[in-house]
This record gives sequence, structure tokens and C-alpha cells, in this order.
Amino acid sequence: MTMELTPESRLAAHCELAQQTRDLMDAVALTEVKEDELLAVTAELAALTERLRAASRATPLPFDISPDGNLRHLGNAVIGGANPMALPLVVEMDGLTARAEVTFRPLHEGPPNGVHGGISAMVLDHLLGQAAAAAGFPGMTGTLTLRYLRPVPYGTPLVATAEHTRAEGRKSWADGRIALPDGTPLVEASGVFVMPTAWLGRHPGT
Ligand SMILES: CCCCC/C=C\C/C=C\C/C=C\C/C=C\CCCC(=O)SCCNC(=O)CCNC(=O)[C@H](O)C(C)(C)COP(=O)(O)OP(=O)(O)OC[C@H]1O[C@@H](n2cnc3c(N)ncnc32)[C@H](O)[C@@H]1OP(=O)(O)O
Repeated sequence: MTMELTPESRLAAHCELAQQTRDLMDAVALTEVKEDELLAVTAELAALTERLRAASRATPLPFDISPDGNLRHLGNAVIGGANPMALPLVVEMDGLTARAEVTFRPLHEGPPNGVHGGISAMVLDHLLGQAAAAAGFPGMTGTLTLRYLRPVPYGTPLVATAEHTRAEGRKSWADGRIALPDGTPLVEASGVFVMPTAWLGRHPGT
């Protein structure tokens, strides 16, 4: 049994649990085991769920500052390492371009053998928002426009990029795309992000 040594080691253990849960979700989506095994595994999972509920938060882990000094959000549905729903997307800034390598999984299926359009939209929503935030204009998504050019495959490494394009008062705009490694675009997105008045003064430059 692992000892809880520091708050960071507990967070790392939480992220490992989330990753194991992702592996579980992938296995559930693809399993072909017999019905009695499905029922047995379901019963074991129900018991595990109760163990985790023995001590629960009301909301997922919030924004915090990681030991390396970066803003992180471990509970986020797109980037949160402690959120099993998250891919998790690892976003890097290349100048003012937000960039993430992403390999979708069969779990993300929408059309046969392809990624659900809502999953692509979720990734682009986040990436555009992060590009706007990195440029000094964080905001809530007001409008997100998608153009689905080609089916998005799973199991293939893809590249998602986004950049802030302009700002006007509390509004900012960003563009992005998910593309094959050779640059062929699969989905393009444009977004308008609006900084809620409640955020004013809570971010550098606002
Ligand atoms: C708690 C503090 C947290 C601080 C965080 C700091 C930093 C964050 C850092 C990093 C984050 C990194 C990445 C992630 C970021 C984002 C990714 C995903 C985000 C989401 O997943 S987020 C969930 C989906 N999102 C919503 O849940 C929004 C619900 N909604 C609202 O919360 C309001 O509706 C709001 C705030 C949008 C506007 O409300 P409001 O009252 O401020 O707006 P108001 O009427 O005053 O309009 C002011 C001007 O915006 C124009 N305008 C208004 N609405 C518009 C719209 N929809 N589209 C286009 N333009 C719009 C008007 O036309 C006017 O323009 P003009 O000034 O030119 O007339």
C-alpha cells in the first residue's frame, strides 16, 4: 500500500487512478468477454466506486499552480490529468500558437470508425480558449464555429493548433484546426471568447 507523502504525491496517485480509469473505459468500449464475466466485472466495479465515494469532493480539482510554476487544472474535462474524461490533452505554447498532439481512441467514436464531431469541437474549444488566454485575453466561449472538412480518424497521431487573432474590449477571437501530421486540415474552428465581468482583474493584463 502506498503511503501519502505530500500533497503532490497524492495528486500524482489521483492522476494514475484517472489513467487506469481511462484504460478501463477503453476496455469497456471494446470488450467481447462473455456475459457472466461482464456481470462479474460490473459487480467488482460497483464495489470500487463505493470505496472512492468514501471521501468525496463537491467539485473536481480546481485551477492551481504546479510545482514548476505553471497554471494547471487537474479537474478539467479536456486537460485534467485527474479527470478520467480528459484525453488528457497536453497543450504547449509555441510562441503564441497553442499546440497539442492528440491521438483519439475508439472510445471517441461517432460515425463508424471516426471521431465524434463533438469530441473534435471540445478539443478545439479548449485549444482556442488557451490561445486567447495565452495572449492575455482569457474568456468563456461565446461562439464556436466548426467546419468539418474530412473525417477524423482515431488511432492516428494528429496535431491540433490554435492562435489568438484579435481582441476588442472583453471579446477576443481565435482560430484553430485539427490536422494530419503533414498539415492536411481535418477540422477548422473559429471562436469568440468573452471575458465575464467577474474575471476582470483576476488575470494578468485585465
Ligand atoms: C474564476 C476565475 C477564473 C480565472 C481564469 C483565468 C484564466 C484562465 C486561464 C487559462 C484558461 C485556459 C484555457 C481554457 C479556456 C477556455 C476554454 C473553454 C471554455 C469553455 O468551455 S467555457 C463554457 C462554455 N461557455 C459558456 O458557458 C458561456 C456562457 N455564457 C456566458 O457566461 C455569457 O453569456 C458570456 C460571458 C459569454 C457573455 O456574457 P456578458 O454578460 O459578459 O456579455 P455581454 O452581453 O455584456 O456582452 C459583452 C460583449 O460580448 C458579446 N457577446 C456576448 N455573448 C456573446 C456570444 N455568445 N458570442 C459572441 N459574442 C458575445 C456581446 O455582443 C458584447 O459585445 P459588444 O461589447 O461589442 O457589444
